[in-house]
Amino acid sequence: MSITKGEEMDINANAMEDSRMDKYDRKLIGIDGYWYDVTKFIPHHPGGNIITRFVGKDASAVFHAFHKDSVLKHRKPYMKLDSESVENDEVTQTFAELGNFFEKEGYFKTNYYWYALKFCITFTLLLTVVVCVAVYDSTMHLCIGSLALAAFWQQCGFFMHDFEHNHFTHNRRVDKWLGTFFGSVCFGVSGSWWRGKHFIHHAVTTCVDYETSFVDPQMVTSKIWAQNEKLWPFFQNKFSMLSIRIQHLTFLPLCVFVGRFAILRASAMEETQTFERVALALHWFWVSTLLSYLPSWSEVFAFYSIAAFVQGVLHVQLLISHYAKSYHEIEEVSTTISWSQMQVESNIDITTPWWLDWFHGGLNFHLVHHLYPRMPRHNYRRATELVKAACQKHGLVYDHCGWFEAVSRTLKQLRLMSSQFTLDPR
Ligand code: HEM
Repeated sequence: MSITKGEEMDINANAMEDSRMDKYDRKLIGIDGYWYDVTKFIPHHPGGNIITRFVGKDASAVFHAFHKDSVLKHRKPYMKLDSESVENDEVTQTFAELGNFFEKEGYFKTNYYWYALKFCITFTLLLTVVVCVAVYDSTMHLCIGSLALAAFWQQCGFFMHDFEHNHFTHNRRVDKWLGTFFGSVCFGVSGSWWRGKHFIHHAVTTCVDYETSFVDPQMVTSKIWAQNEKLWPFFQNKFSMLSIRIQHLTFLPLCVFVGRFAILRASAMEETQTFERVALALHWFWVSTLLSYLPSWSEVFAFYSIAAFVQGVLHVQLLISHYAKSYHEIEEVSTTISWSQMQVESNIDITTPWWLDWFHGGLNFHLVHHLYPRMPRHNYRRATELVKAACQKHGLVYDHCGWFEAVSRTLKQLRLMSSQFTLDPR
């Protein structure tokens, strides 16, 4: 970004004025060596009010993760950021350079042929469900149909993730509509509701803030598991004492048998936008119309339950990349630990052969997704090789393991915490 001479004079004048002001009054955010005044912009920020968590901090790395450089093109910096910043460390610089390399080499571009094939496979799954219901006369149709429905929901969940991240057309409006279609209509979970929580999860991954009682919203999805001691202060009641004692036993059954129902309920209860509510109603319309062709209520119940339980595995997938990792206080992020290093410490990649990538929806390459959330998932595998090398260069642990090992590490972590949990830990 280049600053003109006139702008430089303004910036210096602002610096003199600001030496008599508290920078928190003005809501300044540091990016690439300059403070930007976002006091009036915060309510209009397209990424929501997560921006406030970085007021008074150097937010260069998280900013570049979510935005193209052009976002700052018409914004004048307020003053120079002259303090020593942890966001200038070598780790951040390496990941920033890698990001520039990815941009130059086209890693952020979408491969529409890849998506066309994915759409074909996913809608073939739906067609399989329709055919099984239409010709239904045996347990085989029940099994194949309900498994195909589970796989269809799972793949639509992954599409929702891609589109809400703008991976497809890179036009926020169009991708958001696609996110609503695949999320709310097909999968049954409001795309907008999920997007709000997910961006917070990305910006302050596995973080807590005791002052505002804040926890990364995707890490306390249910208030029944406390997988890290940093979460204990949020679990100070007698019920927690019991639920945490048995959390290593309840984790898998609750994810599988309750996961889908819990997320459907939460998204329906918390969604306030009319168009998303209409989309959720459409979901129930097509699902109930389809199942109404089954011969009896018991078959409807069995068909839906099997599909919901199998799709419940997705909830295990969503949590195992973080549950056994470090948790941080928000205050530390971008002040004592750089944002990029926090991401390396908070993520586990799942090692799988390429032909199983469809099952993980790209989330097996969790670190690259967290460091570069604008990158479409079909590029994660080759990008991860370079992320791995960058970690090695700085002696950082690139944490990765197989799916079953990740589940086992999660259960061990829950068990360890259950044995150490105390009320009033601070
Ligand atoms: C001067 C500071 C900032 C400005 C001017 C700004 C501006 C913007 C703009 C214009 C967009 C829409 C981009 C698009 O549609 O392509 C956006 C999206 C977003 N911003 Fe910011 N932003 C700032 C700081 C931050 C910070 C510090 C965060 C930290 C978490 C953040 C998080 C996001 C997120 C999560 C999105 C949504 C990204 C997406 O749709 O994929 N922003 N911001």
